[in-house]
This record gives sequence, C-alpha cells and structure tokens, in this order.
Amino acid sequence: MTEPRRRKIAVLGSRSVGKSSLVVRYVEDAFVDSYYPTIENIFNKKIRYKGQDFDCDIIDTAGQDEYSILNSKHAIGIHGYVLVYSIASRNSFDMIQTVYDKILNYTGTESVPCVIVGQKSDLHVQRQVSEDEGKDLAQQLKSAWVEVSARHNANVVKVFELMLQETERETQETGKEPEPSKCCVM
Ligand SMILES: Nc1nc2c(ncn2[C@@H]2O[C@H](COP(=O)(O)OP(=O)(O)OP(=O)(O)O)[C@@H](O)[C@H]2O)c(=O)[nH]1
Repeated sequence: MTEPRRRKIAVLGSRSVGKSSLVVRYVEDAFVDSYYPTIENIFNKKIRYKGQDFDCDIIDTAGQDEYSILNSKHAIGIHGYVLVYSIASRNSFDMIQTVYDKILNYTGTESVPCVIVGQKSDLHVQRQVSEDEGKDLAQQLKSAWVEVSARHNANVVKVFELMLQETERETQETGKEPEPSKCCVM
C-alpha cells in the first residue's frame, strides 16, 4: 500500500455562489437552504483517484469581490483551486478571471491547476451564464470546467475528480510530485 498523498485545495469565488454548499455536499452529503457567510472552514476528505489515495484538505473561503484582498494562505501552499460562480449571476462569473489573476499575482506562474465550477445548475430560469461561456473561459485559463448543483447533488463528485486530474497531470507525465504554489517576490 502506498502512503496517501497530501493535497491542499482552495475553494474561491464570489459571495453566496454556493462554495460551502458544494463542499458540504461533497464531504457530508448534506444540503442546507439557509445562508451563513463563511469566514474559513477546512474540511478533510480521503479521495481515491486512479488507484491512489489522496488525503485532501479542502479550504472553504470567504466570498471574494473585486476589492477584497486574497488571503495569502488561500493562494500559497495550495496544490489546486476550485473557482466557483453561480450560473444565475453574471457578476460572479466575471469574478472568476479577477480571482484567477489575483492568484497568479501571488504565485508568479503562468497558470495554476484549476477547476472552474458553474454552481446552482438547477436554477434554469434564472440562468445568466451559458455553458459555452463557461467552457470558453476554462479554455482560456487552461482549466477544467463543470456545471453542478449542490442542491440536486449533480456532478459534485466530478469537481474533485477533475481537481485531482489537474493537480496530478504533471505527476502522470513526469512522475514528479506536484509542488504546492509558492509566493513570488516581485
Ligand atoms: N438553487 C440552488 N441554491 C443553492 C445551491 N447551492 C447553494 N445554494 C444556496 O445559495 C446560498 C448560498 O450558499 P453558500 O454555500 O452559503 O454560499 P457561499 O459561496 O459559501 O457563500 P459565502 O460564504 O458568503 O462566500 C444558500 O442559500 C444556499 O442554500 C444550489 O446548487 N442550487
């Protein structure tokens, strides 16, 4: 038996897009209708992916807006980022690029392993962001993309499979362990 590999995953995005609901659905298989703004919560989950065990810390963060300063501990020392928007909020979709740029500002790299998540896919009538727009953005940011509903438990597991696909891409190609993000001094 090989030792589980430790991975740190940060979940980021605008306020109220359903970051906590996504993580709680995944880790505890529960859904709550009420809204409690998050400051920070760290969840631990063992994930088996392609025959390998991963011991994952999933960091659920406070919602971001264009003026908030990304906490360095949510950008540095992280293996992969789950960037969440709501399909019913154009603003939250626009925020993905902003948050992504803030991460790159810290890491000084050209890209980081990312999954872009269109949450609340059950809100068909209120949809403001099309699937194609989500896919196009993901292509630009060289990220994976998926639409999910924490409420209906649709595609939630897929988010974390895609996350490991992204963080382990290099390991599969080179056999090298992925490095968590580092701070770049400009
Ligand atoms: N229709 C629908 N509503 C959802 C879904 N996921 C979450 N919500 C609702 O959206 C609201 C916000 O959800 P949260 O999970 O607290 O959002 P958050 O992104 O963690 O919010 P912050 O902590 O402020 O950043 C709550 O009222 C949830 O019940 C979903 O898949 N579908």
